Order: sequence, then structure tokens, then C-alpha cells
Amino acid sequence: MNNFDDEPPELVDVHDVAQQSVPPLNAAAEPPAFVKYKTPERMIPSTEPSSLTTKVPKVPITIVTGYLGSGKSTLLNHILTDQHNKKIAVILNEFGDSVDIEKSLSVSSQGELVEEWLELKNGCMCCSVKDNGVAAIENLMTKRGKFDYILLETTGVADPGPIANMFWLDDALGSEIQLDGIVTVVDASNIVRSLDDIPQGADMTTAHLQISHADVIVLNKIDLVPEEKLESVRERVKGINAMAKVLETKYSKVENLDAILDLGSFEKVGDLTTKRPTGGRSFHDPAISTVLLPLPKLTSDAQLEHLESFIRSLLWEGSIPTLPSSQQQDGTVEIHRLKGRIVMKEGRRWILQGVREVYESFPQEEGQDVGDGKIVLIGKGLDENLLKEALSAWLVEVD
Ligand SMILES: Nc1nc2c(ncn2[C@@H]2O[C@H](COP(=O)(O)OP(=O)(O)OP(=O)(O)O)[C@@H](O)[C@H]2O)c(=O)[nH]1
Repeated sequence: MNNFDDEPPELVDVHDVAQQSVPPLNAAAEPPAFVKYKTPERMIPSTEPSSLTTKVPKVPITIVTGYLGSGKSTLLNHILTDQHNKKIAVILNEFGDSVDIEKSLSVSSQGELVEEWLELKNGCMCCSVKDNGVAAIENLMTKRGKFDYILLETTGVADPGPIANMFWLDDALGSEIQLDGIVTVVDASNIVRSLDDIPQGADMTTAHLQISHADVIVLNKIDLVPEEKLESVRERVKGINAMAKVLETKYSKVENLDAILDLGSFEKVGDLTTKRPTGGRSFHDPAISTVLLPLPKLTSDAQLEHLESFIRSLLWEGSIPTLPSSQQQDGTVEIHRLKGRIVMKEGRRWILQGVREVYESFPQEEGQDVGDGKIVLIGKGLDENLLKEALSAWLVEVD
């Protein structure tokens, strides 16, 4: 299938490939009024097969987000034209740009909206749907087989949290699609200004949200930034999200696509180390930060349940349960991402994943000792020392 000739792959402007329209994706909407955690069996002894053991292969989807002009389309073009043997469907989530969408709809003679398939020189099949909702993705899934990977590019102003959760909360979509990871493209030459430009009445910017949700950060446009300034940019980004892998690029040219695709970010948590900036000039972003909470091996199911109520309080009420209510108000804490490993003294273990108020726990095979557990949180209002103390005090209550 692949046509490995010496000619460079043809660049394709994914924005020019045809579009399809359906009702708007809830990209910038408020989080749902209801809260739902993903696993009905909760953490407590799960015998149900998790999504990890499901046999039907799911199509991975990578969300590509990043501020206006950061290099998202440049990254997509790079991915589509590189040699990778993937058949990729591209979805452009143009929420916020609906007037333009209306004008540029591509409608067939029967009045149906169509998407266009394009075979690129590298043998990659590419389909672009100018999506604006779940229906577009469901419709795309009826063409399953034509593609084996989905890239969803959000607009520069989108909050990736609700988009990511769509793939967890929608059972029909979740059974066919596997959220692989969130890749955030950052313009190294403008990011500090974007982060400092907090709108009046808000406590963070869209740039904060896009960085805090990322599994991988593509720190792009490094050609425009002198090395001395680049160090402070790295520090600023890691000061917000110390868990994401950071790749530095010019023209979004990620050398090895394995660093951004097929990550399985929502199925594994890695070693849960945080990457603090080196050189002792650690920057603490006043809006969003990353904290790592050590978690001792748990001794009983009662303690496990108690831990879960701690997590729910953080995620759902935005409060730290051991603090007297006079010291805090609900909403003090806002979790954007959570990853963790829970280990029981007798051997059982789980990994934890969370995006905003949705979390999921996956039982892990018992085996070699992996040491104690850990929880990494990225979000607003996180005081590492306070949280560590609160968690230990909380667990001791049912020791
Ligand atoms: N100098 C420089 N320019 C770049 C780099 N990467 C992208 N650009 C340019 O920056 C501009 C914006 O890039 P895009 O890829 O369109 O950015 P985008 O994030 O898709 O933009 P929006 O869709 O408007 O949010 C284009 O003119 C790119 O050619 C880079 O590393 N260095």
C-alpha cells in the first residue's frame, strides 16, 4: 500500500479538505451538571473485565489542542505526511467558528453532508470532517475500516477537558473509540504572555487549561526564542504540568511519532514521576500546579473506600475533606488531571485516571512489588504540603 518513493509527501491543508456539519460539540461548555464516575464497580473488588481486557479493538483518538496559532495544523500536516502506515481520519472541531462553517458546508445533491477522503502520497488515507459534535464522530465510525486512527484538532480557544470526557461518558462512543492522549501544542514565543493575560474576573486562561490537561506538550516555535528565554518558558510550562512529556520542536516537527501517537495514556500511568524544572529556579504558577502525593500501601477495603471518598471530595466538591469547613469553601480545589497507583498490602492494585470530575480505576495484575502508591494531581488551589498532611490524616482515621 505504501508508496515509499523519494518524493516528499504532499502537504495537505487539513482545513481545506471537505466538511460535514452536525450540532456543535460541547467544547467550551460548562462541565455536565451531573457527575459520573466511570467504573460502576468502583475500586472495591472488581471482577468485571475492565476496558483494558475488552477484545474488540478500539480506534485510538488523539486530541490535539493548543492556543491560537501555536502550530496545531502544522503538526497535523506533519503527522499526515510522515511515513507511519496509519490511515488517519482528521476531525476539525471548529466550535466557536460556526458562522464560517455554515458558509462552507459541503452538501451532496441529496442534501446529505459529506466528508472527503484523500489518499496521500505516503499511502495514508486521510479524511477530514468539520465536526461539531458527537454525531459527526458516530457517523465517522460507520466508515470504520477506512481508517485506524483519529486525530481531533480543537480550536485554539477550546477547553480540552469536556472533549476528552465525551469519550469516557458516552457509552456508545466509548465502546468503539479509545482516548489515546491529549497533545498540547505550545507556542514558545508567546506562551508566557498568553498565560499572564488572565481575563478580568477569571483565575486562569485557556492556555492554562490546555497545558494542564496534556499528556504530551509540543513546545513549538523554539526557533523564535533565544536559549536564555527558552529555559524560563520550559520552567513556566513544567510549573503548571509537571507530569506531561515535553517535546521541543520547530514547525511542529516531532521526530518520532511514537512520542505522540499510540501512547495509551489512559490505560497506564507510567512511573508517576513529575518533571520539575532543573537549576533550582522552580516556577510555581499561581493558577495551576502539579502535586505528587505519596500513598502508603493500604491495609483494608475500608481504607480503600475511605481513600475513594477523599478523591471524590477533591474532584466533586472541590474541597479537602480533613480541613474544617471554616478553612475552605467548596470549589477551593479544581482538579484537571489525576493519575495514580493504589497498592494494597496484600497485593491488589489499581491505576487511577481522572479528567475533571470523571475518574476511572483499572485493576492491575498482581505481581512484582511496585512499591507504595502515588497520586499525581494537576489543577487549581493545590497546596502540596497541605494535601499530603490531609491525606495521611484521612487514611489514619481507618488504619
Ligand atoms: N517560525 C515558526 N513558525 C511556525 C512554527 N510552527 C508553525 N509556524 C507558523 O505559525 C503559523 C500558525 O501555525 P498553525 O499550524 O496554523 O497554527 P494553529 O495552531 O493550527 O493555528 P489556529 O488554527 O489559528 O489556532 C503558521 O504560519 C505556521 O507556518 C515554528 O516552529 N516556527
